[in-house]
Amino acid sequence: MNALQTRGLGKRYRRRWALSECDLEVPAGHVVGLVGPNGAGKSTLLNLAAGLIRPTAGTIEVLGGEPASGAQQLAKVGFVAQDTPTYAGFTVAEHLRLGARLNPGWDQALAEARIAELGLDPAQKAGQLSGGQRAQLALCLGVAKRPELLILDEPVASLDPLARRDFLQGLMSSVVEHELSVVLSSHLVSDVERVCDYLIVMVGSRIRVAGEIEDLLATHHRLVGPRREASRLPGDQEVIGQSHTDRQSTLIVRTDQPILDPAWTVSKLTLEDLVLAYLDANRRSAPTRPALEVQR
Ligand SMILES: Nc1ncnc2c1ncn2[C@@H]1O[C@H](COP(=O)(O)OP(=O)(O)OP(=O)(O)O)[C@@H](O)[C@H]1O
Repeated sequence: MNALQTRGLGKRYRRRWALSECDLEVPAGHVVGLVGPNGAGKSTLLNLAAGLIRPTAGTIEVLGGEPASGAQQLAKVGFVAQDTPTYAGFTVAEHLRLGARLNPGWDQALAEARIAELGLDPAQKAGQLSGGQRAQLALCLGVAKRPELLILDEPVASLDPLARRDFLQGLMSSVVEHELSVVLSSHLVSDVERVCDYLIVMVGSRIRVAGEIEDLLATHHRLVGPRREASRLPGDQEVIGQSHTDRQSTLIVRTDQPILDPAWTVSKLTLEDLVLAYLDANRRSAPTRPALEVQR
């Protein structure tokens, strides 16, 4: 079963494509990190998966069903939007009661334990919580719904570093305990590295690379050697990035085959190197596009 499957998926706002020609097949059981610069189309893809917006082109299936196509589908998918919506006039406890009313698989014990862990006062109104606390509350509601797939649009953006670490650890335990699949977007490669085992890089409304992180790291290499034009590489080596001095070339290539040419010094990439190589490749063709934030 695929958590997410798209064919030729596209979304257009007026004349501009926010997402185009998106083909994905993400098996269930993964924690997927969706990364890309501002405006890349990440929220658009997640909103399509949650059924909040409809495609202009192509198809999308989430856990084998059409997004938001009925009560059963809605129960299987949890979604926490980028602005972590809560009801300002409702207390924390009222949010949990609402969660219980709206979600057939609601886990009240889990929700209460999480609220206690976070030190939130059940009697406090959501409108009086800090931005980070509101985000934590929204995330708690998403997890306590006990979905099969949890979609999180920049879940940790407003959390302080400790809260971020705690949230990601909590998420990991839910993944292991409840066989939860997760798709989360983030600007922080370090967060993706910490919790995700599957990566999707989006730039300029398109998917640039997608796959299991282990496979991606095994098939991307940095080659350093005497200056050589990328066009002279074997056909199986796809060049993702390149830089040259008068004498030396440094290439980032993707290949399933061993690199046998003794002229190259071959090294592995870190996840950050890999993401940056795809972003950089795009920046060369669109110099004004903002870069992804990389924090340690
Ligand atoms: N409702 C809308 N109407 C018009 N244009 C939109 C709408 N929503 C998104 N867009 C445009 O679609 C493109 C992709 O936006 P999207 O929000 O999916 O990017 P993102 O990768 O999530 O960005 P960020 O990291 O800043 O959240 C942007 O150019 C954006 O301006």
